[in-house]
Amino acid sequence: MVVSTAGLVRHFRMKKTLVEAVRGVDIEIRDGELVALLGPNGAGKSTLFRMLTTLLPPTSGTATVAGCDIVKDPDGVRARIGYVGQNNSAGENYRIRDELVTQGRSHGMTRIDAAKRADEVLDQLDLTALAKRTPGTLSGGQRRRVDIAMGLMHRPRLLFLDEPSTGLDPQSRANIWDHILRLREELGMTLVLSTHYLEEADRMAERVVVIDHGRVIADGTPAQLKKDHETLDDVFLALTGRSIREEAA
Ligand SMILES: Nc1ncnc2c1ncn2[C@@H]1O[C@H](COP(=O)(O)OP(=O)(O)OP(=O)(O)O)[C@@H](O)[C@H]1O
Repeated sequence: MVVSTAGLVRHFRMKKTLVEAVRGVDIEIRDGELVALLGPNGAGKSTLFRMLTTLLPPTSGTATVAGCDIVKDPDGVRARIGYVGQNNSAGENYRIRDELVTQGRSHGMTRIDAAKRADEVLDQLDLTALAKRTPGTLSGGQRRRVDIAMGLMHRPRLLFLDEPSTGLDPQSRANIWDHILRLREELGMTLVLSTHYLEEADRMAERVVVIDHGRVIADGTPAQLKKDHETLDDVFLALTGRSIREEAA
């Protein structure tokens, strides 16, 4: 298993109230899978991602990611994974290629290796023509591709993408998906992404893990999940009495 969690919990204390963002998650993800975590806003997807990528320690429970324990060996996890967060793009005023080189250097690459690798990822994400531009001059979809390029610099085998298509117009969303699927097909990467777009999870993911109120409430291929229903929203409605579509709107 490339990701394995047991009873993962994360609470936040807000003044006197306790927010139970993640309430005991057990997930196993195999090498090479393309998994979508689907859930409405506030379901706990980002919190789960931030724990798996070692940005946030769990309140309790354990997880190993790419063979390393997230609490005991966070450096090991970070060396082996890429993380594309929401809006964590490169600095506004630096050229994209320079940002990528800096990213590579922060992973311990020599300047020459980082420059070579930057050219490779620019090519993979169709960004070569934009290499000298700054993120501030790019469209939303182009910026998202830069975010992905940043996450790929150190050649991780496992990439976490937090809502990679949120906020993009339909054409840019389709384009981002083309690139995500290419990473899967051409490089055989394991991809774990979160989304609240039902249709995307349904059409693109091999496996969908449905999260609600900090818990996994369903887990399977889209076809398995929909065996008694027409759409994934019907599945969510049957399980919770609510519609993701309405909550995401
Ligand atoms: N730093 C924090 N302090 C307090 N509460 C938090 C914090 N981060 C997240 N939460 C709360 O934890 C719950 C889960 O949030 P999270 O961002 O993980 O959900 P999500 O499924 O990623 O939602 P979205 O799709 O909107 O990003 C929410 O109730 C949120 O308000």
